[in-house]
Amino acid sequence: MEENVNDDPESPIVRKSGILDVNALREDDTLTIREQRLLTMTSCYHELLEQIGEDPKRQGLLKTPKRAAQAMLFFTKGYEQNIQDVVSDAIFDEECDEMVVVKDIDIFSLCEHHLVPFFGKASNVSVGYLPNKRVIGLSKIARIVEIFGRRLQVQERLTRQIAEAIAEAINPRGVGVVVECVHMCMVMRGAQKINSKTTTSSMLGVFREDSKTREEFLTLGKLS
Ligand SMILES: Nc1nc2c(ncn2[C@@H]2O[C@H](COP(=O)(O)OP(=O)(O)OP(=O)(O)O)[C@@H](O)[C@H]2O)c(=O)[nH]1
Ligand SMILES: [Zn+2]
Repeated sequence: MEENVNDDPESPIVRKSGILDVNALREDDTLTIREQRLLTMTSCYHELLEQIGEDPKRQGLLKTPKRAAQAMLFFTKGYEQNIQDVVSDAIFDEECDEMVVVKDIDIFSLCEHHLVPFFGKASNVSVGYLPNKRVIGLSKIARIVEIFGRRLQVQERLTRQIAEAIAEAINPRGVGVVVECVHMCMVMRGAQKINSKTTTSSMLGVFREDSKTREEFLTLGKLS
């Protein structure tokens, strides 16, 4: 669930509401680290609006720096999460030795070169593994995708990190991850190829070594 960085009614940021006027803080106000980050990022967005020639004081933009800062904190919330906290209660001993595939997982990330989104159109991430006496809660696979997606990324690293996190969590016989994304930095600017999509994969263990296992995964996880 999205954590509201600013839902404490006693927060100086709430009291100030405009939040750009640091002088409005009372002397005894202490800010949490998140509040400090929100404050700093808000003034960065305020500056950015001025630099593009906008007037941050016009009505429609009054709250924009703070909204944009909150949005950026949400887009990058993966930095505050770690795999152990997310999966540790959902690893189960199970004598299952058939392939498990979760597919059509949506993904949203930010390109680390341009800070613009890349994302899957409808169904764009497939994750499969061959268990080795342990299985992982299915939702945790989607949560792992979120943890690494909500960071500044390149698609290749994102794909590999998802595979490695599952390998580390349950030590399966193999893992496969296929990701298909549209990069807005190639759509809205730069090359401006609106229909281009990028597919990346990461195969570990038997998924890499055994072509039949890999094919089974690619068939089961076929992006629809
Ligand atoms: N391999 C990889 N490249 C990416 C990813 N996201 C963006 N890029 C690329 O990063 C490259 C950055 O290249 P530069 O030449 O430094 O930047 P640029 O001048 O903005 O490049 P153009 O996008 O071609 O205009 C571009 O080719 C982007 O398409 C990604 O996830 N993986
Ligand atoms: Zn980019």
